[in-house]
Amino acid sequence: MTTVEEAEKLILAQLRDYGTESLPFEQTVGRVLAEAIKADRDLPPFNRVTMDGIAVNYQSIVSGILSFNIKATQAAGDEPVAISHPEECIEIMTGAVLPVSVDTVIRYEDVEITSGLALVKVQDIKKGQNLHLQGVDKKEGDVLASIGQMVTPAIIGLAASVGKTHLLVKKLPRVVIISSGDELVEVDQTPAPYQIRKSNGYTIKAVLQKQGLQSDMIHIPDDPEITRQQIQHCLQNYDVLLLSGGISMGKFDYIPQALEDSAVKKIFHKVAQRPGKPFWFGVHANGNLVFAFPGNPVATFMCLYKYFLNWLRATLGTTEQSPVYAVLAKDFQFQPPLQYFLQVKLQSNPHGQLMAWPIEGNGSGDFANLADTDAFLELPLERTDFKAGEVFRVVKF
Ligand SMILES: Nc1nc2c(c(=O)[nH]1)N[C@H]1C(S)=C(S)[C@@H](COP(=O)(O)OP(=O)(O)OC[C@H]3O[C@@H](n4cnc5c(N)ncnc54)[C@H](O)[C@@H]3O)O[C@H]1N2
Ligand code: MOO
Repeated sequence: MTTVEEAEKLILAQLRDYGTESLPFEQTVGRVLAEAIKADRDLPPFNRVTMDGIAVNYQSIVSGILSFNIKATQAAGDEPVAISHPEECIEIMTGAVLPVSVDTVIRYEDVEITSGLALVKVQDIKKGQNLHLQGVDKKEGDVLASIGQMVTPAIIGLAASVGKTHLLVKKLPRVVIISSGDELVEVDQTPAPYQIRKSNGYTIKAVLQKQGLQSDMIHIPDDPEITRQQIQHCLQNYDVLLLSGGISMGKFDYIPQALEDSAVKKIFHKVAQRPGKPFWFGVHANGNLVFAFPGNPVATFMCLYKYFLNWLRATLGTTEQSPVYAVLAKDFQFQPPLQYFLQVKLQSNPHGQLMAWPIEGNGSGDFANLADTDAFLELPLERTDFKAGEVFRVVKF
């Protein structure tokens, strides 16, 4: 059987390039940059005052002057005004340009102002204090965010500050989510005692939405001909098919056959893992990809995070891919010769360690347990006993 490691490798051998698109910058949170954002001017662009108060020439302080005539008041956004005498100062606000005739700002708390006169009340004044000097953060032309970085709220702010109304980002694949099974009814219907409501498709859609990826969702009944037709339609209209259910040994599990009948080459079927053992992955002749996840909700969920999102990140060339590790918080045993993805609640302890508390639940049909946990701890295939204090990789969700 294919191991988790082999499955990952086989999937990552199928990276795709969907090109780029230019979008209004406010709509790009979570997307991957396809262009660098550069400073259009120095940051800050001028010597910026950082405290409300008065601006003086430090030489006046050195020569013992403590009382200054207020020459003018300069707000942020005003053109700079100049002083022409050592006993003059400018009342100045945070965000204003420091005028060339002054070099030091004394905050309001340290002066007393009466009828146009500012009296300095403190001794320890340093030359150049309360200033954010031009270009100390970045120089004009410096890269503020690089190709491959995920657009974060901080990057939205940077784009705004350098006047980028549009950003070039990596285009996302067109994804369709396909659920199957005659036992499933719509969310707004009341299931018969032997039926359940559809939920996997919505979970997948929500996970994709968190990645900024909009997807379509369809449901196919347990009918081999309709399954084939729908799959063929999707293979022509979407770059990636994410299926959930209908791929194990059941009499009505028509998906693998329909995929093979539709020129989708099987890359693997079944991975030595729990949950998600029946996972099927293949490639259509036109290059489109099929991730067919086992229908049990926890299996679908785990495979989506572990395999599809990893593939998506690699396909988009995101630079943020550092693995996350956690410490198993108590002893755990798992006998079957499968890599176990143990559901855990993560908690950071006062020593700065990320502790993983097993909350096993009742197998891959227990989707209620997903809401009580944060991650899967990846317990290696070749072992059965796992000790508290050991460190393993986690798939956070
Ligand atoms: N004889 C064997 N039986 C099974 C095996 C096996 O190796 N041999 N593997 C088991 C494992 S592990 C899993 S996981 C499931 C996967 O089966 P399928 O992919 O064919 O999934 P279904 O049978 O269609 O559904 C399984 C389970 O999940 C529920 N489900 C399916 N889709 C949805 C949905 N969209 N929303 C909510 N719930 C869904 C479905 O009702 C079933 O209860 O096979 C085992 N059997
Ligand atoms: O291995 Mo299945 O995917 O857990 O129930």
